[in-house]
Amino acid sequence: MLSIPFKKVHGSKNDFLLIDENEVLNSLNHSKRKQLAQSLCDRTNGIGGDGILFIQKSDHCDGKMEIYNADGTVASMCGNGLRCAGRYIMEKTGKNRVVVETMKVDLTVQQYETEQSVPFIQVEISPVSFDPSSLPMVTDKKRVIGERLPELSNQLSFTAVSVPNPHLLSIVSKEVLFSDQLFQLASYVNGENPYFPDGVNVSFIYPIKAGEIFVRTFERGVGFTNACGTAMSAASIVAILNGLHQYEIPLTVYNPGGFVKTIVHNDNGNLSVDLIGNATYCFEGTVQMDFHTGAFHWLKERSFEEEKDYALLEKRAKEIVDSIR
Ligand SMILES: N[C@@H](CCC[C@H](N)C(=O)O)C(=O)O
Repeated sequence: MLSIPFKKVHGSKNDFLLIDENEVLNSLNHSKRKQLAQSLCDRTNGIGGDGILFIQKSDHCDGKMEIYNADGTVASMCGNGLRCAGRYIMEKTGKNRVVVETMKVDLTVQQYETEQSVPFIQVEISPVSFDPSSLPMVTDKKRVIGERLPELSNQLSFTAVSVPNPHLLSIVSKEVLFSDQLFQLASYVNGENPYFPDGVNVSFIYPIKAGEIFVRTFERGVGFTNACGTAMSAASIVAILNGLHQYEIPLTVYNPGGFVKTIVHNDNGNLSVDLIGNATYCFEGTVQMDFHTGAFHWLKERSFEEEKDYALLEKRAKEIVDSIR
């Protein structure tokens, strides 16, 4: 049995287990991390979560984050997760700004001063690429920006972008937003299909009014989530490309779990996004895991008092969402 301390955390209710591998006696490898993700993220028999954020030492940054989806697949980035991992690394190092190594890029995370009653964290989302091979997406088009893809839908136009994890997004009407089209489409492109060999995160964007959009996401390796930070970053870019918003101006992005603020920068064609939102600690505990038999049990040891404050913020977001239903 291996004893593994963990924290349950969330960003916009996109919830994760955070495991600091420096606190685990025996080292973990890919197959153990995968087993942990599949067992512990199970909402019926495990602790429940959209994924696990593994915190590791970095040889050139303040810390390293590796994200495993609930199904045990590894993703190159996680925006909501990076806010939680970054908060943890800032607290551990005593800094209010850190650089975190992720699979493809080192990203800056910093505290964000806000009047909100919960800790807000700002993370950098980059690099942004429209090159289909960066997702990867199999197509003969050079870029897919607001393109009709009849092989996927007769009605919708799509943008495909990596940030650097892969996203397929469409601006939709209220009727389409809450229809079952997102599920149908996302299930198809995340199953055996000729277009997205590694699957893709799929989001529908609904423009609420100037400066505000709503995003609903079906995540690769997870399914419907309350929010996806990289999807909301990608959606902010799509909003700008469609004339709904502008570079350098904060945008409020609502999601089923809350909201974030984004600011899209355009440095001579190189896009990046500041993603700003909560990083909430729910509770912490310990898992006893037997990797040979797969048996595990876990214990909640301490609840943080942060959920109460977050509930107020979530209520405000829910009212907005209800008003567009
Ligand atoms: N929830 C995340 C994204 C997690 C990874 C994603 N499912 C993928 O496979 O790319 C976020 O907040 O960005």
